[in-house]
Amino acid sequence: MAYIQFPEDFKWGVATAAYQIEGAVRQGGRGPSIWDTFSHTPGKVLNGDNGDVACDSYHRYEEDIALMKELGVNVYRFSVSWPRIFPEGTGKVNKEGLAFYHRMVDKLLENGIEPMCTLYHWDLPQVLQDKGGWDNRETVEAFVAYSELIFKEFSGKIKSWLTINEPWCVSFLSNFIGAHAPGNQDLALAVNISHHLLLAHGKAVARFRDLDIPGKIGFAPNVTWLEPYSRDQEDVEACRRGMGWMVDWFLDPIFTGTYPAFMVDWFAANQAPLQIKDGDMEWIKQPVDFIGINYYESNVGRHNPQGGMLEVESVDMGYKKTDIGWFINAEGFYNVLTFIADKYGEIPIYITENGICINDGVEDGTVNDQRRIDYLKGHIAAVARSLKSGVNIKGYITWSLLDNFEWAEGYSKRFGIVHVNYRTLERTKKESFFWYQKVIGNSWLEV
Ligand SMILES: OC[C@H]1NNC[C@@H](O)[C@@H]1O
Repeated sequence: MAYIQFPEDFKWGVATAAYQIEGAVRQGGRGPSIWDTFSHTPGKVLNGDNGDVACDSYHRYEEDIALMKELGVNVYRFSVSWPRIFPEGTGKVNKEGLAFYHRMVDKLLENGIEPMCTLYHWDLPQVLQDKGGWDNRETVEAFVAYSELIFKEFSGKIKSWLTINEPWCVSFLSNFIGAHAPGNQDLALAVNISHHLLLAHGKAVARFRDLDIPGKIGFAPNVTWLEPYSRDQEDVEACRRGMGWMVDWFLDPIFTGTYPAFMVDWFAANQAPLQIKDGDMEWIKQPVDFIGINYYESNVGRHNPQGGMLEVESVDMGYKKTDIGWFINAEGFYNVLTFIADKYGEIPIYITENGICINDGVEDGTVNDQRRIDYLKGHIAAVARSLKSGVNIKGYITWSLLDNFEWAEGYSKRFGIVHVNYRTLERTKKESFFWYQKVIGNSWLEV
């Protein structure tokens, strides 16, 4: 049996997000978010599911932390619910909300688990959406004020910060494709929102520096790899667009202070011109200490003039699929990690999300999710291979600790290494939990 040994200081973790696990949406002083509105709008979420109860982690966080302790993780990546802190988005602070996160962070620290805080994981206060949401530049300032409050409140307790989770999902998936809250389908709107998200990120990083908060700050783009179906220039360019709006669009501005010209031109040709105000790019290119990379799947792509706005389509090459229909391709993980390192240099990287939807249920007190173990093994091996190729990866955080509310798919799609019975809220450790526990304990991978 061969082993891949990870670096001594390599971090292992699990990730969740507030709206997907907390529940208690009308308790503890929390205000409504766009996901409360969206999930309660008929037809938006499969089976009419919503996050009203979710995994009830607002009340059961100690049980969740006990699972993390048993698992042996060094890091827990969670998100703060903005409307639990500012029920109106700005103005009056909800002290009960702050107290909840203090209780949770203190319990993590007591158990030797490092909190990694995502400030925005999609649950925008509805009051701000009513004023235009991320399309309104005032929301940028509201995010900075919210971030400042959390920085100051948890300074010294939380030392790893992520501003925004998956800005591509917040802009294009939610405002052009329309599958997520608030569900718009307007490319020009989505492009403008993507710019405001980057502006909010940059201004929050600048505030973090000005306040001299101890710790490190980054953000967490979701990435993919699109392999051209042929070497035809049309296929190659189509694949660059398919990655360009998700990877380059959000990383170039932070690392170079400019948007990728090929995408600026493509959006402009689709009546979605980028509108930048003087000084914006200076704010956006604030240096970050690390980037979080969220990776799930990659595809083989080819040009198709009828392939949507980007004129690209995915080609089914017969790769195995997950239970949410995504292709399994660990090679793509290696390819996109080395692409990012080649293009953006030595910036430290945490894998802040990687996991698989496998819907196996509980049988005889366990869940035999061997397909999840196979996926995690292949993708953690790709991380090891990337490390050997010089990619500066500092840690691996799997999505997710718990089965949880999977956005428009509701509770039908399970990503957890711990099964959740949504009727009883009982947690059941899956076989993958014990497999991951062993990887963490040894910090090596049997291959
Ligand atoms: O689809 C699985 C995950 N992807 N990244 C963002 C998370 O909130 C999702 O649950």
